[in-house]
Amino acid sequence: MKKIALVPAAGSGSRMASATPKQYLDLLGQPLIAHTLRALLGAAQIDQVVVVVSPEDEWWGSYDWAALLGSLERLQVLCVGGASRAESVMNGLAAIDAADESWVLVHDAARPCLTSAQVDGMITELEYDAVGGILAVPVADTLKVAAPEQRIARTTPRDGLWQAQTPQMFRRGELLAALQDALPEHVADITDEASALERLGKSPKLIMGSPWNLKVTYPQDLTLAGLLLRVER
Ligand SMILES: Nc1ccn([C@@H]2O[C@H](COP(=O)(O)OP(=O)(O)OP(=O)(O)O)[C@@H](O)[C@H]2O)c(=O)n1
Ligand SMILES: C[C@](O)(CO)[C@H](O)COP(=O)(O)O
Repeated sequence: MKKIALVPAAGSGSRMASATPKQYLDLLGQPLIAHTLRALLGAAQIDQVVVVVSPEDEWWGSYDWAALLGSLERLQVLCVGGASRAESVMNGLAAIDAADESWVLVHDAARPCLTSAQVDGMITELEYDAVGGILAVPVADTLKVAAPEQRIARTTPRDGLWQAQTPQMFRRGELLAALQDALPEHVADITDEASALERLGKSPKLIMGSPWNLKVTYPQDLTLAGLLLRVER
């Protein structure tokens, strides 16, 4: 069955506090998203990479993607981004030309430190799974619940808690139906693909990821991503 990487890249990056959306910020001399796309295109089991940008995007067209990524044969861009991440993913799923049974690996443009080996490993683990799953890492730190005035109310057990990452791998038809069922009413609860499936009683698999697969959210994350990309992973 076909495996498609779907890359939501229609965000504004408000927490980066930069006029340029973070997916286009410079990271080691290239737009951040180039690193993300290279990891996905480098995965042997990925047939196609589809990027979802905003209809108002002014940046994508200004780069020489062939020079940055090599062959563009497996790369497609759709200008169907929406007001939320979930909406961008839903619009992308609706627009791609693929069977409902195809596997889609949704991966944030803003996670440039993913490796091709992680993508191939996840596909191997999930290809015959009934539901699908996500990369995630167990919570490593002691967790505090805050009280007013930023004081500690209590310590809460971290047992069984994982931090969700991407890629998140689901069947195209199931994920699209789950997002259509949830949006727009429940948009605030659908912060990743798995949450849309969970809402319908499904139990996606947690696949061990790496803390290095960070999401660039705040300015300091960009520095960290640059350091991680220089290291042999
Ligand atoms: N309407 C949106 C919002 C987000 N994204 C994408 O979803 C990924 C993860 O979202 P997030 O880090 O929240 O991105 P932004 O919305 O860009 O950032 P912020 O929340 O700080 O504004 C990013 O690759 C982003 O481009 C998207 O495709 N469409
Ligand atoms: C999908 C995600 O990357 C999983 O951690 C995340 O939920 C999206 O980013 P946000 O910052 O929570 O909007």
